[in-house]
Amino acid sequence: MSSAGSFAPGPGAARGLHKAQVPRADAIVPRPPHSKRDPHLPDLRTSAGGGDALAMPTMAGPPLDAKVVSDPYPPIPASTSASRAAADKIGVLLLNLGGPESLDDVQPFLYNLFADPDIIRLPPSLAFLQPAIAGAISTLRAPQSCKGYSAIGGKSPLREITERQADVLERAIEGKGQACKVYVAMRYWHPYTEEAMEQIKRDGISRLVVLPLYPQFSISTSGSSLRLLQRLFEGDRFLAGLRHTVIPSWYQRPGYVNAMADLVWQEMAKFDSPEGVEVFFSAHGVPKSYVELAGDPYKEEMEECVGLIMAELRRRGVDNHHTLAYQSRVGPVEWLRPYTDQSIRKLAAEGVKKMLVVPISFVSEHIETLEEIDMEYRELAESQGVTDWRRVPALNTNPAFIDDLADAVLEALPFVGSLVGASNSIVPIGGIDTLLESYDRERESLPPPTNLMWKWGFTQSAELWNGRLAMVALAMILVMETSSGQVVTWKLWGRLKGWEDIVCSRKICLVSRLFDLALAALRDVADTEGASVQLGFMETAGDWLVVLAVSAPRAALRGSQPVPILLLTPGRFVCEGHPTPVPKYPLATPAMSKAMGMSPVLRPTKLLNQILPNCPVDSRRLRRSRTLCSTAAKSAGHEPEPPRDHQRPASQQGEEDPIRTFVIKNREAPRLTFAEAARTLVDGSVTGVLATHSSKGSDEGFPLSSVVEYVADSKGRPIFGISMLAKHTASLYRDGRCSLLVPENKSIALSDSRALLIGTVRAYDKEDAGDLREAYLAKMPQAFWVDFGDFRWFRMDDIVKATYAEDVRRNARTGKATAEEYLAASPDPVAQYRDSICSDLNKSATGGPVSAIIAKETTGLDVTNAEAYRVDSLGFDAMCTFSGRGPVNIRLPFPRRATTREDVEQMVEEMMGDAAVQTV
Ligand SMILES: C=CC1=C(C)c2cc3[nH]c(cc4nc(cc5[nH]c(cc1n2)c(C)c5CCC(=O)O)C(CCC(=O)O)=C4C)c(C)c3C=C
Ligand SMILES: [Fe+2]
Repeated sequence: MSSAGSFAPGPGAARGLHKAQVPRADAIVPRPPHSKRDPHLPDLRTSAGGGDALAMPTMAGPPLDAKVVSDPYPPIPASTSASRAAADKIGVLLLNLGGPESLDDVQPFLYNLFADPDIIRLPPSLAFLQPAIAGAISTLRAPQSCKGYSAIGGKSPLREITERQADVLERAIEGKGQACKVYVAMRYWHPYTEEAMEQIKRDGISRLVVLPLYPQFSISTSGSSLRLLQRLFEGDRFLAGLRHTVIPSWYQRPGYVNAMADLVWQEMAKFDSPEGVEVFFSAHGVPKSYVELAGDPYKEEMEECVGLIMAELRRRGVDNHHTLAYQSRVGPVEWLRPYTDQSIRKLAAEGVKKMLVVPISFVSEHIETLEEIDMEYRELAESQGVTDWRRVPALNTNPAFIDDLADAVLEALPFVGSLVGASNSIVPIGGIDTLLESYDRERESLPPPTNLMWKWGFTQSAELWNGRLAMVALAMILVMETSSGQVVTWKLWGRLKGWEDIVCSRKICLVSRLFDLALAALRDVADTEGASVQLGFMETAGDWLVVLAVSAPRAALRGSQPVPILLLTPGRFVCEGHPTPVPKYPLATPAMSKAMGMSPVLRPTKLLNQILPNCPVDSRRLRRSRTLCSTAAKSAGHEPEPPRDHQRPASQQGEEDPIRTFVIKNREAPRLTFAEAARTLVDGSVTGVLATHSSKGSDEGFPLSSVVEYVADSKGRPIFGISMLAKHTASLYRDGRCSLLVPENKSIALSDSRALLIGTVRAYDKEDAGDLREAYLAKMPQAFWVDFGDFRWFRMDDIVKATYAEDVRRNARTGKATAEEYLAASPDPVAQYRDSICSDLNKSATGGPVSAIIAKETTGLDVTNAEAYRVDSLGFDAMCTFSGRGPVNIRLPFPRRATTREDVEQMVEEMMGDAAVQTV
């Protein structure tokens, strides 16, 4: 494990500094040198003693497996590790919270925590108050926190444990044949993230896997650290070019689930009898608004995690009742419920006498296990009549757990620097910036201060200037919020944006990750003749399952069978009436894993059998799933390529990657506005899905969707000629509020572009509907039925908003337009020629397909192939391969706006440069 040496923080560092170190909010003061790992701690590499040497007061955890101590890992084969390490220096960055190392550190540590905009979220207009608010709250809270830290020895054990975790993880990864260095990056105390990044630079790391030590993702933990990393990466040339990938959460990994189940199982055995023992999961809470307003997936992931551990325990015969509750609430706002203390009271009142507490949101012992659970909650439980109280130890350096983390890192390595993440898409693979950018897409302002960690009271310190300032600001916000019963600030300072996208973008991330995986696999096979990638999905009630199948002739996969790669997304997959919780992680067969240089740890057949016991999934079944995209590897121009490790010449490593730089910059290339794009789509189609409010029957009031035909009038307002016999017509008479979804293709697929108009329709009497009828029949002359007696006319006269989502699979941009913007926009004049122009662009010319020639001319990069798939008056989109890397979605803008097809043809010729002359 490496620790950072002396540190000169970059521009992003100021926010992380505690008050004592920051005389002014904008000043940047060098941090004290980061001390190396405590030399008094037993070194696992040499110690023969074993055991988790950090003697926690109540830790009954299993001793560190002797395997780890006595070098369980085989020697590193020279052909793999050594040669790879020579070409590439691999780093692993462990993200964690950090904790005070003495009682004097408590207030500055709290200051750093509350100065974090992902912990106290202020709107931009109040951001200047953050240091003052952090100062006030940390001062108010410090005495209470000091009591807690005093009770566990006057300091937090987090640093020691995390550094030991880093040590054994580094060892475990090396034991699996991959040389690497593991770094610790704390968010609020030493070794600070900035220090770790400085060390990474000094060590010349070229590929980095970022691994938060939080099993479940939360905006307030992993999200906050990633945001800090983003700032550091932005402000530093070396870091900006560092190839990296992030493992956002890993609670669903079988290795982790099993390790947790082992701990519970071992602790359960210590009760006289397991009968009547309540398995009580206690997670660190977050304010409810994080989940409900800001889309934090924390609660969902926590519940899924508990479900997986309980399922594993049941398999082992432990069938006890369990509860999940949330602890460590701070401040007056509502946090996730049920609260741990209330649940303890309730269970005790119901007669529960034996409780086994499982701390679940964190993997190390810390103040909240050692003090809050072991002391406060224990006392509470016993006062309520619980007679047998035990706690499961934290995982710390549990060998099975560390081994699984090592596998997670190795599995992530193929994605390091993946170009998919750097593409134009909102897919957050591979890079912190792209990951966070996708969360923040369209974000207009920071989320509101829905949580204020504030304790009411006038203390001496509150008389300080900054304290007074903070008090005033907090009081104002609180009064507004309590008097209205709502999150007033949210209304005042802008709509909540940003984090709520997280769930959606994470799903898209996973889909795309799979796609990349499959392409990587294809690249690695010697002969891709006839190979194809299929990305399919099956939808079940509200949830979805993404299936990715790679099929190839036997020989192509180096002797292995054609293999599927599967991704089962979160939620429940209902298959042949067997609802089963599913984990979410890409699964690969051992053969495929090997072909991709991944460790063959996940065994899909085993997992799938668990998941879908009565529904075996094989490649035939996968192919039968609805296919969204099918890419023939040959036609997509995938030449067999050198393995990823050799993609960039060594001389370039650590330097700026021109392809990546281009792809990032290319995101700003001109495109149609969302209003124009929506308007174009609505204008170019006559079929959509109309959602109304059902007006009668047992489904009264429920949303009712129907496929309808419509025609857009000259302003883009949809006109409907619909029969009185249809249920949606009655519904519209009762309540004109509706929405119309217009998909790009008639057979709607999840990946398709689509526009959505939301508004209120007006019913027109036949006599007044002359213009509507005329406009309708002008576009749909065959629709003679609109003159039947039961037909009525409606038009969406009052449009509230229009949204547009573009090609979720490749380009993946989404956004909305106001009614005014939508009505003022014009349909794109080139749209109607889109398919034929694309086909022209993909035709071969001397020197390759036209689009590839243009891509080469325009980017100046080594373009090996490009395939145009969308065109409008401002340019065209293509999937492009650079020196065998990619394919990446890029935008190739025209020199001027086209108004006709001829314009486009002329500009295409111009863009081809000399190649056009040769072709002609
Ligand atoms: C997954 C774990 C954690 C989440 C989620 C989380 C959110 C969160 N925390 C606070 C406020 C405080 N947290 C404090 C300590 C602390 N928090 C976590 C983990 C999560 N926090 C850990 C592991 C620790 C302990 C560190 C240690 O020193 O051992 C503290 C300081 C301790 C205290 O005074 O109680 C505060 C304050 C908020 C507001 C929040 C979500 C918005
Ligand atoms: Fe916390």
